[in-house]
Amino acid sequence: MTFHVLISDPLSEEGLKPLQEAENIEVVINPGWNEQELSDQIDSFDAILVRSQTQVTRALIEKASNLKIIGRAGVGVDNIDLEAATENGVIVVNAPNGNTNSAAEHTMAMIMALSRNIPQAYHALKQKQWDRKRFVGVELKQKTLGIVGLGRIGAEVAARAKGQRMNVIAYDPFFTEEKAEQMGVQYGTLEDVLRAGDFITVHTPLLKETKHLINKDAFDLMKDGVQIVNCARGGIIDEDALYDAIQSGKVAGAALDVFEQEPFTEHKLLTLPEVVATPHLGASTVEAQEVVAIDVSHDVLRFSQGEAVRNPVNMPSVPSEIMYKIEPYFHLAEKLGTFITDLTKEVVSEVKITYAGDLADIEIAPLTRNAVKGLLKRYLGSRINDVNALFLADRKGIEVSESKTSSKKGFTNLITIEVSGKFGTRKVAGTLLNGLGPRLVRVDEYRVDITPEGHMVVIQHRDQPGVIGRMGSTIAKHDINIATMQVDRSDIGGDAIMILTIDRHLADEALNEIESLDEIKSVTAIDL
Ligand SMILES: NC(=O)C1=CN([C@@H]2O[C@H](COP(=O)(O)OP(=O)(O)OC[C@H]3O[C@@H](n4cnc5c(N)ncnc54)[C@H](O)[C@@H]3O)[C@@H](O)[C@H]2O)C=CC1
Ligand SMILES: O=C(O)C(=O)COP(=O)(O)O
Repeated sequence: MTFHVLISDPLSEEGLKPLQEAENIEVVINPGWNEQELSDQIDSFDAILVRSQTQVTRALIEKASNLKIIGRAGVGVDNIDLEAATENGVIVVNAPNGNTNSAAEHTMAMIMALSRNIPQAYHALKQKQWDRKRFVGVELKQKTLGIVGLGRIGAEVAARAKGQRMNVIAYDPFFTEEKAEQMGVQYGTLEDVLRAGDFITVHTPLLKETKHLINKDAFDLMKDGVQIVNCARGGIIDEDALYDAIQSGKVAGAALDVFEQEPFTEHKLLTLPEVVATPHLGASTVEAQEVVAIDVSHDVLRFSQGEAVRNPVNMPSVPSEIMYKIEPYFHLAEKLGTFITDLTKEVVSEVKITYAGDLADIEIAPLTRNAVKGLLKRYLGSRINDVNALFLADRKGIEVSESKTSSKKGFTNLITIEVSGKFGTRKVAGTLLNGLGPRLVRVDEYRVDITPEGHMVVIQHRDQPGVIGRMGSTIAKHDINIATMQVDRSDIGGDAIMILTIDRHLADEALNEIESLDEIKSVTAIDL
């Protein structure tokens, strides 16, 4: 089947080659659609690749009935409604490393442009003014650069600033003091950074928490004559507050690559001679554009071929060496989830998944997502996938917990799923047998050994002579062949279970007939 990919922002042609050269992938490049045209066409695409221009809104995602993956050829995903993507099972991937250098270099270029008034002096010269007095600058050496957000770009900026003999102080709540010290960077609170910086540059994502992080209160804390740089995202700095701070003389200059509203041609900040600006060029280098397009194309390609993606944004990423170890358990986890949903047939309020033996040493989150996908797919059909499984479980009020135990319980590996609700508690466990594939080994307290596959029947009955024969002939009467059978009991003459694999689905008529036999307590048809 053909996988349809829309490239809706300008991406490097070279970088798109992996997609264009792949079989069964059809790529539509930059058709130049406006918002309405994009919305009208989006449902014929499996993937959309964007930069920062295209707004991937909830409305667009909800119209995109075939959309499975959104690729961001860059870092910031604030133009994508992540919650809507997750809710609709659409995976979002980005290219987090490809433009780090370019963005850091652009930041340094902006700092230097500011410190030496290069854009203003150039502009004056173009206006035929040879003015040396007006454009006296300041040295960077021994000035303090305050960095807010010491991630990939922030750290690269720090290293470059140290090369300029600047002192660097940084704030990042997710960075340790020790790590900062190893980089030769002083670590401080946000207030420390705002107070200390001669230049202050922001490198956080735009989030609810970082919106207007640099506001009037923040400017009030800064040194008089501070210079401000934003090559991260418009909105981290409150533009009105910045305008006022420049007008009042508190801020001597600002270099801005990004703005609250983009694109624009007129902006009140650009009326100020202290402001230098570029139109969101941080990532716009030949090198960065090629790498981000290649990275995101490869992830979309991997996804289209059913492989794990490398840079998921709305799902935890799993390194390939770990993925290699857990992949064999995916199928088992999902089958166990589906099996127990069919067995229970009632509303589940709690799911506990335990991973034992060898599984205690590996990353289990992807297995939990797959198990929950198996559990919910009977109710939600193809809408559910491993992107939205936990989100939808939570929305349905199902509490999901996972735990690990190194105790082997007789198996080298064992996944146990226990579900509870008004009906009580039911349990199923499975293992992956070396060379033999997945096996169902427990249903409630009963021991079995059966491949969880195809058409199955679970019969709970009383352990009495003749039950198995009567049940067998009833099934035979409906012309259904039994492929395998497993029986276990609590004690002689007590409760017992029979699990059959049969060659075709057990229709209701046959099911009701078996259920009407005296010793039979319940019959459940399960199709995996
Ligand atoms: N102008 C341009 O063309 C480009 C802009 N960007 C922007 O730069 C941002 C940063 O990119 P990377 O460094 O690659 O991302 P990153 O994820 O490596 O770093 C972001 C850092 O911000 C920190 N952070 C989050 N909330 C914070 C807060 N409230 N206060 C202080 N620090 C906080 C995080 O802990 C993280 O270390 C991107 O989100 C994107 O918006 C990125 C590339 C190019
Ligand atoms: O990667 C980012 O976050 C950027 O801001 C780069 O944006 P762009 O891809 O150049 O529109």
